[in-house]
Amino acid sequence: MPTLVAATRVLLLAGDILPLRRLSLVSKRAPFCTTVRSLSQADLENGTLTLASLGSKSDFKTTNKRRPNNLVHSEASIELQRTEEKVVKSNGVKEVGVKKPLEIETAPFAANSFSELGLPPLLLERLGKEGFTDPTDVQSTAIPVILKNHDVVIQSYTGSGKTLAYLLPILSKVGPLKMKNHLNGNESGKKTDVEAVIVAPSRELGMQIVREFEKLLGPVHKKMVQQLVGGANRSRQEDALKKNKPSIVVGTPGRIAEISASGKLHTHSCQFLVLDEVDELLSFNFRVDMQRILEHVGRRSGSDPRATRDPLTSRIERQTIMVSATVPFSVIRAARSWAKDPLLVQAKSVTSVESVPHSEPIKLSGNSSSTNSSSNLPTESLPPALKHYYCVARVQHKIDTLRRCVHALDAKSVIAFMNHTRQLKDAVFKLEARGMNAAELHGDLGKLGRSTVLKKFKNGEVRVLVTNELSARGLDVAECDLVVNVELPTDAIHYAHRAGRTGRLGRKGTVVSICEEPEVFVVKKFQKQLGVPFEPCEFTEGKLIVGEEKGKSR
Ligand SMILES: Nc1ncnc2c1ncn2[C@@H]1O[C@H](COP(=O)(O)OP(=O)(O)OP(=O)(O)O)[C@@H](O)[C@H]1O
Repeated sequence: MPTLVAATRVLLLAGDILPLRRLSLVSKRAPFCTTVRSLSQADLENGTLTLASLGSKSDFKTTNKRRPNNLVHSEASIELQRTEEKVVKSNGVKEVGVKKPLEIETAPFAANSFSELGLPPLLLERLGKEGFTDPTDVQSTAIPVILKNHDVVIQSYTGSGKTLAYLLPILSKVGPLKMKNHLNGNESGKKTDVEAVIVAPSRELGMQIVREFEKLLGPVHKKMVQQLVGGANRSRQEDALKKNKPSIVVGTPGRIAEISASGKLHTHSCQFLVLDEVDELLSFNFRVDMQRILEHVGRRSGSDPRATRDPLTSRIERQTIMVSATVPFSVIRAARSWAKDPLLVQAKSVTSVESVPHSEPIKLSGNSSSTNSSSNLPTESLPPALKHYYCVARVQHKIDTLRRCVHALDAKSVIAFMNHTRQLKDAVFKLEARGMNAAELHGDLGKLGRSTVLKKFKNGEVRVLVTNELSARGLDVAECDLVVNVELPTDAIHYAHRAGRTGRLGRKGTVVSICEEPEVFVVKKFQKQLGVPFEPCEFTEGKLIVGEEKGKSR
């Protein structure tokens, strides 16, 4: 029988889950907008990195305009690029992406609306039509920096809107919605070259990014973007490249590298290279394909054009954008070699990647005691509204615990993670046998099977999606109100990405990790690394019972 300590609370979670609102309403609630205040002094003594310390003229603070007390959130620093805006011709190489100085006086951390961010009118119109009104914090910060041609690493918690943070500046310069006066690489380069390459580690994430592009491009122009994901028909993709001559391609590393090697994807004039979930793209599995992509997409900003492998090819200087909720030091190292003077963009701060100390990863924690010395900001990988619980159960009782957990929390849309594909079918069978609508999602299902299951989950036909690490990154299902780790993830980074499937864009969400007694120390380790409390809990008589000490079940 369950044993829980005193100070036990009984929570009827049904009423505790925020009713889902329309996105526009949610965005009104979220602390998205900030104002700029000039500061005169560097604050090196306190370990704060300032513009002065970077050899620049001033620094600034960001404040939340909508907060009544104008509470100062954070201090941000920007390394200024003093190169001038111009189109340079040298050795037959045309450069369109020359960095402009970042004018901090007008840096729109204060953006109340997308129109303040310097986006072109046609794009603003499309944003309005799709119901996007207020930019999120990370969008307010990243968009102007990217528009000024800086290479960036964008780090912000899951579900905070990082996709639009890079997609909007790209659409400002590429395709039919772009700024009128923007000179494209292709206008002087080869007509068949694509102008933006977006790389994502999974097919699902790739397709999701394509849908975001298509939404903004609208039905008339949606052929401007082409998916090049693995698992889909390659010759059809190649035909579409030939016929539609898309400006933007989004795909997985293997398929992009494959088509590029076959000579059917021309990327030498590419202006933008985006690496979404960059820390995952650094993994060993993608090494060879990523190498090809990095060598063939545009020219690394700042590199010697004569040093490219094919000196006869005109190469455009590319802008490199790296994105993830989790930025271990390996990403910082990669940014330093793949990008030119990259800036680390977080929700309310911009700092130089060069200033991130060696061996110090961007912390996962939102805990004030673990501030990040590189930016003086606690950085967060997890949405702030998430609640984290853990529950002890024997391995043979885990699926039953999952079922009781879903009932106790009255969760409507649940993602349950397990580590091995072969266990998923059995879990689904057990849940269905007890009358709970469930489906499995994993890589072995094939393209059609995967998209059918996802569609059913998104439209509510499936209540519990039982899946593996495949779904941990990027999957955006707004309605998901509960994530359950039926088996623990391998580390805190994997925990953060799994947990981030719920509580997206300011919504409430709950994460429950079901572990065996000897695994409790792992949960404690995650708690420490992530800087968020994990409360022990049990599910009894259809209720969530929360304790303050480790509980046992069954
Ligand atoms: N400004 C906005 N207003 C309303 N909705 C938005 C806004 N920006 C993004 N969204 C929506 O919020 C959801 C989450 O955005 P997105 O998937 O880009 O988050 P993310 O930070 O990339 O998350 P993850 O790290 O998990 O990939 C998406 O459905 C997106 O369409």
